[in-house]
Amino acid sequence: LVFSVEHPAAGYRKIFDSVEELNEAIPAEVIGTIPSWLGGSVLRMGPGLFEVGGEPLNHLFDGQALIHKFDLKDGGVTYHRRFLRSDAYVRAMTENRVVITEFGTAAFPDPCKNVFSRFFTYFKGIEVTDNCSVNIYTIGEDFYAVTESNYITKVDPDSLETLKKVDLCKYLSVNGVTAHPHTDTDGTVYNIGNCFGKNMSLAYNIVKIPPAQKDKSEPLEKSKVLVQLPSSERLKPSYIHSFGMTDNYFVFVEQPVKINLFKFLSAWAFTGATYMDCFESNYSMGTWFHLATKDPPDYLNSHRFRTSAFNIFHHINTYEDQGFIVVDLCTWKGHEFVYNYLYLANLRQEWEEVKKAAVNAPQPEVRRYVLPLDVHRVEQGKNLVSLSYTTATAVLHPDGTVWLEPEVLFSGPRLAFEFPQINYSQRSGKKYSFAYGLGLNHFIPDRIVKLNVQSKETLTWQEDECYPSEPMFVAKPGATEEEEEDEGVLLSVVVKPGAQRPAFLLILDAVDLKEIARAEVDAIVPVTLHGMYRHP
Ligand SMILES: CCC[C@@H](CCO)COc1cccc([C@H](O)CCN)c1
Ligand SMILES: [Fe+2]
Repeated sequence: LVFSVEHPAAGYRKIFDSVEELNEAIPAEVIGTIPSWLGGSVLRMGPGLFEVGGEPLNHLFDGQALIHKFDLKDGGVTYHRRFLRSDAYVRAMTENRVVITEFGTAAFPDPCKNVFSRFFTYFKGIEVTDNCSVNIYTIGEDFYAVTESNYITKVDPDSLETLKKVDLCKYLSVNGVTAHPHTDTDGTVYNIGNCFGKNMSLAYNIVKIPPAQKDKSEPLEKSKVLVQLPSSERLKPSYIHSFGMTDNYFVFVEQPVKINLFKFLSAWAFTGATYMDCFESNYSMGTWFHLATKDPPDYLNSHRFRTSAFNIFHHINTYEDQGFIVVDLCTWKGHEFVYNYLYLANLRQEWEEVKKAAVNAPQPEVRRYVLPLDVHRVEQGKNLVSLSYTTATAVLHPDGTVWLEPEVLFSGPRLAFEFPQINYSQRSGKKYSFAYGLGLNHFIPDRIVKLNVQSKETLTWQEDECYPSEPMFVAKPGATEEEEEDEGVLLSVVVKPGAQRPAFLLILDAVDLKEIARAEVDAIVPVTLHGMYRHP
């Protein structure tokens, strides 16, 4: 039984309002007791400026990147935030207008230029955005704020200063990489990105960036493309947001939301084009699962897995078990691009309108798919999945494809379990029990959910007029046994617009989702997308 709360006061609108950065960290009021072992920093990225020079930025992913940091030390908490000094931000501030085209907002040519130079601006192609507002993660010992383009931005994790804009095209043949890399215990970073530049080799490249080097050299210098996966439709690669990785395999779920390269690679000749204008749905392919081995890196082109159409942004976890690969996903059923529902005008509506707008959107569902590794010499028409604990099926068809049906792990009407997190350091790529998610209620974040992926039991944290962020799991030191998987805390940045201190860092016990403490700040914190916990 899943119930949802109502938001008639529409307090959620405050998380989509511009804020100012801080000149130095401000103290938080701690209520409750911060666990003594919890010392370190919460680093999160999100949009923080939603209009420039009176022009609105239209989409959730257009706001100018703001880096947030909560420092936890000796039971006390401070909060700091600075705007990323991306080219997009600096030039917007300098020219007091949107200079760089963002995901859903087109920049217009410099009004001071003459008609000819403006005309040729279109044929130079747009300048790809470096508005790294989506996530922050480490490569070697360096911290990078990222979006999904080829630009990543090195930042100082203490002062939140912007250090250096890095173009991945210098090191890798990719047009961009996801904001959701996988990191091995040794610090090796794996990621996946579209490659549609050179010799039109239209495909998806899985890349590997080695860990910090003993000689302190730049790990990116030693990065390489591990394996290339073919695109189901040569000139229209799918949008990729994340991927799965087990001890020995990569899993790429190719969704029917496609990038129209004719539009994306054209010189954006038509005025006012944005990235959002380059997407289109494929109504015939359904959804494809691709498998590749990790070492040696090899694409398994005979493993042709197919299922019905859905949007996929976040993989929850992926693991191998008795000759099968278990793939847990946050899906949105249907072909239509879910990002169409994430325009700020949409998200800022009155509650009744928000609910109406979400009625026709793809419906969210947490699903488990199981891929049989042995697809040769097997009987057609028979369910190949023999794992005792799941009802997911895989059936070999005469054309050699394997049709997948999922087991539903969580489903609620317009109630998404999204922005999934696990005990990553101990359970990523391995059989696991718990996933933690941000509950979206008609796309509005209004609760934190713990899902037992084996029993399907859920626990929920919710408070009236509170709008939380993605929950981040931090393991309790020393809890390494399998049955201690959820020994630790969940951290979430919660906005409570009506309160005297309108935002707080919430610290929950990850076992029972009971509140341990909260650190309240006298500032509104705009929506954050993803982040990381930096151990001291
Ligand atoms: C046509 C889409 C291009 C792809 C990159 C190509 O590999 C996505 O490009 C952007 C551009 C701007 C902001 C973003 C955001 O990261 C989205 C939401 N996370 C993505
Ligand atoms: Fe994401």
